[in-house]
Amino acid sequence: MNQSKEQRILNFVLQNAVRGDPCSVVDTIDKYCSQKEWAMNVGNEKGKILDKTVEEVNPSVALELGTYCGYSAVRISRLLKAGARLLTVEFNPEFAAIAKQMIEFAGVQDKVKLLEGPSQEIIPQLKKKYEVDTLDFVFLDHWKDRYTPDTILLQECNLLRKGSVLLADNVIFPGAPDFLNYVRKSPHFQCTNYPSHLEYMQVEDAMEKAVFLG
Ligand SMILES: C[C@H](C[C@H]1O[C@@H](n2cnc3c(N)ncnc32)[C@H](O)[C@@H]1O)NC(=O)c1cc(-c2ccc(F)cc2)cc(O)c1O
Ligand SMILES: [Mg+2]
Repeated sequence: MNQSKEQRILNFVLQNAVRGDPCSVVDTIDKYCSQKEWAMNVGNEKGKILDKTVEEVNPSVALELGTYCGYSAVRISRLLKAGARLLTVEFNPEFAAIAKQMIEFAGVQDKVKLLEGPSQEIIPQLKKKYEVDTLDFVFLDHWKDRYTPDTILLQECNLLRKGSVLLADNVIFPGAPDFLNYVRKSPHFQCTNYPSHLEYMQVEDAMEKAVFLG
């Protein structure tokens, strides 16, 4: 059976990146996806916005929705302080299996917990099953029409505290218009837009930061 694109990306990393070096894993995925096959990683341009936000927040507990191959899980976890952790949620089993290997090769498996399943089922389990009190940082990068319902669900589950930071990818392309509308109109969020480009392309995209005000 011929390989999937995600398997080809992982193999390229296993053969060309430095084991235990998260930066080399990130750079190697970007090299493959810019030169050989496009893939929906957040990429290096928006990745720098993600880095800056993670460094600003310096989260103890971070959540990512939409792991895909693990590119942003590796990117985020390389910046986490000792003892901090990233929970990342992926419902496609093939992608989850690839991401698990990517995370282990990068050597960040002690900081990252990959939760396999749909975000709408996992979010309500975070407090009891995964011993989360509140989330300091949330990276939304899953189905774009899940951004709003899951933001509401995070509030309903009391997982946000004053100052919790949400960062959403793709708010321009493929687009998350209802999410932009929701957070920008809500008195509970302070929003900032970061214009950028779609990963590996010259198409306009942007990230939106939404700080929960309590
Ligand atoms: C949605 C995907 C990312 C991953 O999210 C998992 N997922 C989904 N819904 C859930 C859930 N409810 N719970 C858990 N996991 C979940 C999935 O299986 C993918 O692995 N991301 C995108 O589709 C995406 C697409 C584009 C894109 C850009 C130009 C084009 F012409 C076409 C597509 C760019 C991007 O930057 C993306 O991020
Ligand atoms: Mg994305």
